[in-house]
Amino acid sequence: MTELELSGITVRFGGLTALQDVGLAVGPHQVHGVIGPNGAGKTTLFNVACGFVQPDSGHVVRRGERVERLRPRDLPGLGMARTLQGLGLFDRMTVLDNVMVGADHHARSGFLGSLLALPRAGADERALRDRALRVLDDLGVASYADRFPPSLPYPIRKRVALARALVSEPDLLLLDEPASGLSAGEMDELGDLVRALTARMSVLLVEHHMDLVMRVCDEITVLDFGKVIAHGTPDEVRNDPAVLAAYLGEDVH
Ligand SMILES: Nc1ncnc2c1ncn2[C@@H]1O[C@H](COP(=O)(O)OP(=O)(O)OP(=O)(O)O)[C@@H](O)[C@H]1O
Repeated sequence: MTELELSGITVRFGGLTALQDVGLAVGPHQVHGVIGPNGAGKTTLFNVACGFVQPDSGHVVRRGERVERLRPRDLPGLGMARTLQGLGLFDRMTVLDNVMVGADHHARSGFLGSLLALPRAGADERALRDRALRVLDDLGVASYADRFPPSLPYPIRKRVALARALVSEPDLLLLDEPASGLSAGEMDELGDLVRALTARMSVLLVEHHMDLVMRVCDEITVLDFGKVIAHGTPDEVRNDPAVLAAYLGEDVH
């Protein structure tokens, strides 16, 4: 069974068709990449997958079940998490608190429990704190737990944003341009990290940087002008004439 299927997705913005009848399927423990030249529709597709954009037609299927009107708030309940291009970290919260925010649905007694000071709330808070620290540690950034995001270099903030997505223990992770702003070395590390994540989850990766995509993806879907122009393994896609033509004149990284 696929972890995520996007099928027949069409999105129009006024007169512009950003996506037309686009489909892809992310298999278990796979990294599925979405690439394409500027304006191809990658971000729009990502936004459909995480519920920011409702498609005009087509549907989102999670583990064989159609999800009606997916919203970003539904993601944790569906075992999904995402990172965003704009990181979205809270400047006035510590790194640790930022990560804990990503998992609040895990704290069973929740807001009401905290309000009523139920004994469970304290235990949940501690468990959540431990888990957040563990994820930060896994990503090599636990030493920044008490810092505030604006004081940290961009690559560190990116890891914190990833930690926040991972702390909810998703089995499907949606990554939007995770390599933007990273050096070549940092990008290599990111590639290793994403590959390592496949032991626990599937990943949908929307990314500009061709070399990263080619290195980490099991399957790739290539978009151009809102349509799928190629699909296959990195080797198949790399040599596809339609892909080469679409990227002609593009600044390929
Ligand atoms: N909210 C919106 N309103 C109107 N048009 C939009 C909107 N979002 C995207 N578009 C248009 O839809 C098309 C696809 O855009 P999208 O951002 O999905 O492409 P992309 O492949 O992510 O591009 P890039 O690589 O430049 O980020 C573009 O022509 C874009 O101008």
